[in-house]
Amino acid sequence: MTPAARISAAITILDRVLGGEPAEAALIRWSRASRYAGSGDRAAVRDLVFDSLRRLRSRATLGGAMTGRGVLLGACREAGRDPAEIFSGEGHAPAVLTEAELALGRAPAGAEALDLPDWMLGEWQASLGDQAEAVAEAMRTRAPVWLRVNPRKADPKAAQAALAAEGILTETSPLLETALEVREGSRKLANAQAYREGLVELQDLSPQLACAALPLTGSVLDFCAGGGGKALALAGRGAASVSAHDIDRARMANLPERARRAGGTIRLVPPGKAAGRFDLVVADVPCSGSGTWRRTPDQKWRLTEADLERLGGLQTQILDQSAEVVAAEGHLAYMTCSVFARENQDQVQAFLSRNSGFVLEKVTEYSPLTASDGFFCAILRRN
Ligand SMILES: C[S@@+](CC[C@H](N)C(=O)[O-])C[C@H]1O[C@@H](n2cnc3c(N)ncnc32)[C@H](O)[C@@H]1O
Repeated sequence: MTPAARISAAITILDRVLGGEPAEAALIRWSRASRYAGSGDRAAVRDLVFDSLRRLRSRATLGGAMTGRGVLLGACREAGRDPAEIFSGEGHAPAVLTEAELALGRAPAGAEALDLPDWMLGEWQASLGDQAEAVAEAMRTRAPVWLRVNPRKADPKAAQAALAAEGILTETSPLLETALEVREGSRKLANAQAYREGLVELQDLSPQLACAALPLTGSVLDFCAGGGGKALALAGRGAASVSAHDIDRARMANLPERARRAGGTIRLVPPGKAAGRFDLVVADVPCSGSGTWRRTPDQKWRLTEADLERLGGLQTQILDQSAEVVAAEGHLAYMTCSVFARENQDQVQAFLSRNSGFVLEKVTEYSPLTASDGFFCAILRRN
């Protein structure tokens, strides 16, 4: 595919996303219908789509329309490129821009320039204070890829060497020696032996740091286990016993196999059947995902105020349910991948005011400016 043909494909996919289709689904649909596209083309189209979604609003403003063509025209203008080179109508290039299209567009301002919806700007600023602009700017760029070394399978140096032998170059985080940032070859990861054999897992730096800081004194319950990222990290740290629970059993379907590959075992607890007492309960609750929007930028544009309200109710309910199975002197770790205070500090304060049997031991806010994804972890202790 020529560069202009890749842009045509990105325009088609963006129009589908703007019509309500999730970005991953729209990309897969395009891929299946485009057998002529090689792996380099697919990767390039994916990058164009995700890059456009991270800067959707500012580029649509510059390009004069919230459409695939408008956003890609905005991207040309942002980069100082002559749009006529791309919108040439030749071969599979996008059709020539009309006079009407060329007449539209202006410089973005305020929430447009930060690539945030208007309704969210106040919430964003109140939550992030003097870092609001810098974090919004970070969300407009591509996220790094992080790996967690599984100490049950390899030490960091051995894992790095195994990855390097397959063309994947990594660097160790100065904050955590088992966290590796992929500097080259990330697209080779899915098929790499080191990954398939469980030497490393994909996990962002921020949740890795959060899991590494949790007190491990005995049994662990991951109350909202999902795919098991936190449960696996804690099993990797050598937790005596790890149980995983989720309201949606299907989400944990691959967890036994992932645990086996990682050299450990995780006990699955059926939905709604978490019982007994655990020394550490992790509540990694459903949230806006606002800390991870550079990875899932379409979610930023889908989130509504009503969603935040609904999520708040769920977070409150899960906090209360998971607190019930914390042992005396045990810990409850409340986690989100959100940067919004109402999903983080506000939830913890409200929980403490409802539950006098718990005290707050530690709160850590991980920021894309100092770690990687925006992430929140509060460690509470039962008296
Ligand atoms: C943020 S995700 C968890 C991600 C996971 N911990 C990981 O690291 O891969 C939140 C999970 O909470 C689950 N969930 C939603 N409501 C729940 C509830 N009432 N009780 C337990 N789990 C719930 C969802 O099914 C989802 O898998």
